[in-house]
Amino acid sequence: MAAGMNCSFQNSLWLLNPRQGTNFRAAHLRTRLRLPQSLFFSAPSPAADGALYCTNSSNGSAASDTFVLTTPLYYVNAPPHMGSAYTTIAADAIARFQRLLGKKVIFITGTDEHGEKIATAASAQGSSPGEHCDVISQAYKSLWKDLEIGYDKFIRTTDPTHEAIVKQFYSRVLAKGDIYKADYEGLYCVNCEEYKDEKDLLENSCCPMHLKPCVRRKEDNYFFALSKYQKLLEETLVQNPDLVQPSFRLNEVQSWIRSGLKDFSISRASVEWGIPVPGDEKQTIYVWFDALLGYISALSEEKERPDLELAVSSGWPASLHLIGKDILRFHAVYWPAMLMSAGLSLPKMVFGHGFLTKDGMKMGKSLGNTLEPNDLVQRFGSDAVRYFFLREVEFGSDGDYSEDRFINIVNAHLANTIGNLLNRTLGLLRKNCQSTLVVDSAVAAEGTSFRETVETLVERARVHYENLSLSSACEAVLEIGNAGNSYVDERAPWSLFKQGGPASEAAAKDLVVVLEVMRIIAVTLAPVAPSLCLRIYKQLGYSEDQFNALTWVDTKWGGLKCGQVMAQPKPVFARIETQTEEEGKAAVGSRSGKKKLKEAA
Ligand SMILES: Nc1ncnc2c1ncn2[C@@H]1O[C@H](COP(=O)(O)OP(=O)(O)OP(=O)(O)O)[C@@H](O)[C@H]1O
Repeated sequence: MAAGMNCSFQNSLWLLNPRQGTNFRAAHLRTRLRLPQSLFFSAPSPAADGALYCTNSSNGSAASDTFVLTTPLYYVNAPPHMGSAYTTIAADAIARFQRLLGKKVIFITGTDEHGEKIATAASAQGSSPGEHCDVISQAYKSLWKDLEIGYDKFIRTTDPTHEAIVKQFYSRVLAKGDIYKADYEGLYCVNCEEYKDEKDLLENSCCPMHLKPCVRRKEDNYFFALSKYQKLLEETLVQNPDLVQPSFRLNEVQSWIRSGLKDFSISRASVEWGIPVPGDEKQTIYVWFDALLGYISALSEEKERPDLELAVSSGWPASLHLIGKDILRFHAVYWPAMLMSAGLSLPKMVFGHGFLTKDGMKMGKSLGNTLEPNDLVQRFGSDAVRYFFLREVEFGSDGDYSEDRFINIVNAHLANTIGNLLNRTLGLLRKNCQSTLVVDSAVAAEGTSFRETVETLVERARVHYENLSLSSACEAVLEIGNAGNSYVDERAPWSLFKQGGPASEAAAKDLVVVLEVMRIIAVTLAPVAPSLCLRIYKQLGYSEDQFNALTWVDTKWGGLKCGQVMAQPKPVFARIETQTEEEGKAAVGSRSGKKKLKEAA
């Protein structure tokens, strides 16, 4: 059957834009994310008899100032953990940054709710799959609230709109001649919901990710003719290397494709909890062939009738799919081929980040070796959690969690470098200037090179955000804080105030310089630590509405004006006390208590 399907592909025709030759590979990621480039696969027209026209449209159907980004739709076999939170925090930081740039952002997240694993998890809890999905999906929503995730769309794959769109998509691929029925026998990992190649398994047919044995299954299933798209996928990735990032993941994907693509089964005869296959109610659609469509169905407007084309016209193609490397094959091979088959544009970029690990193993629901994000947020606050994981784990690589490291990093960066700088500067301003700025910040920095130093770091942060180098973006912002601390230490305004006269005037100007630094930090760090930045901004005498109206243009030096009154100094980030520190303090407290008692005696 697969051979039959090869014919239409052999005759296919695709036109590629010469701008996207191999030189394009060298283009910077920053440019890539800004360029409204996408591959558009026109729907097969009857006249072309299934021929595939691949053109590079300027922007597909999404407006160039719209930035659509997605997280995976998380599988509701268990509540979220720090790994699920990691992708979502990163996506939220990117979304906030893009909004600061003035883009219309559609940030999509949601839950993947069908399949065998869900039915099993529900029955283990003694509930129906539907009830189980409601509970777990809500757990995701409430964690996102606690972590200040500002998503625009939350799609559940049990939503009737989604189900209708999946069926329309399926019918389209069927009409293209890319679906056929066949017997299949192989080793199946229920946790991956995927048939595996024996060569990829560990001893006793164990899945290397979930360390559980795969089971032998034989089914009469519907198949998607993935093999038909092998050559086109190869070509597409050569001409659009941005499609899969970072580049080492692109290499991985290219090598999978080169090793030969096999058609994959897209229905399950044995799974009831799923979307029925159109025309064959005895089978349900395979979870991946269902869940991936969530990125499109999420674009549907609430009151609109469910319609694939309408949803596509509301923002597809996505600018960025942010995923963990575990699901790269589904997003970088299966999904593009499915879209090609349906005549839809490909996403502009799939970025596969690394794993949060525990003892070297991927933290995951199936292994149960997870870190509890609710607990971290309750103990340390959302800013600390967001900052630590984005700053500490190089985006793209794996990272292990350690609580000591967590506490050291957030205390050093957020409490000391940023929080203390603001607090001591506001303290000096209150004592010496009635909390009021004596000059414009633009005037205060005249005659120094300090302004340029900060401007260079701001630009560095912007480039890193655009490149999705989130850790480096945090680093650049921290350097702004370090520069502010060095400035204040060198100038020592506290001693200038004591001298009085012109020295005191110079000190008052120095405070304005440092507070302008704080204002700029509040804008540049807002994508990563939004609450902390709001608190900083309020201390500088601004309102929440003013904070919400910020754009990246506000990183420009000169925002603070003469006469602006600052709020009373109040720590914006409470230092996390470690047990040893607390014990130390308690000991000091009891010692001084004893001393006082002695003195009184
Ligand atoms: N340890 C992790 N590190 C980083 N991201 C993770 C981690 N675990 C899950 N994710 C994120 O969640 C996605 C997978 O979602 P899923 O709901 O399947 O979670 P899971 O915990 O990996 O599930 P399972 O353990 O059952 O495979 C990943 O692609 C990634 O975006």
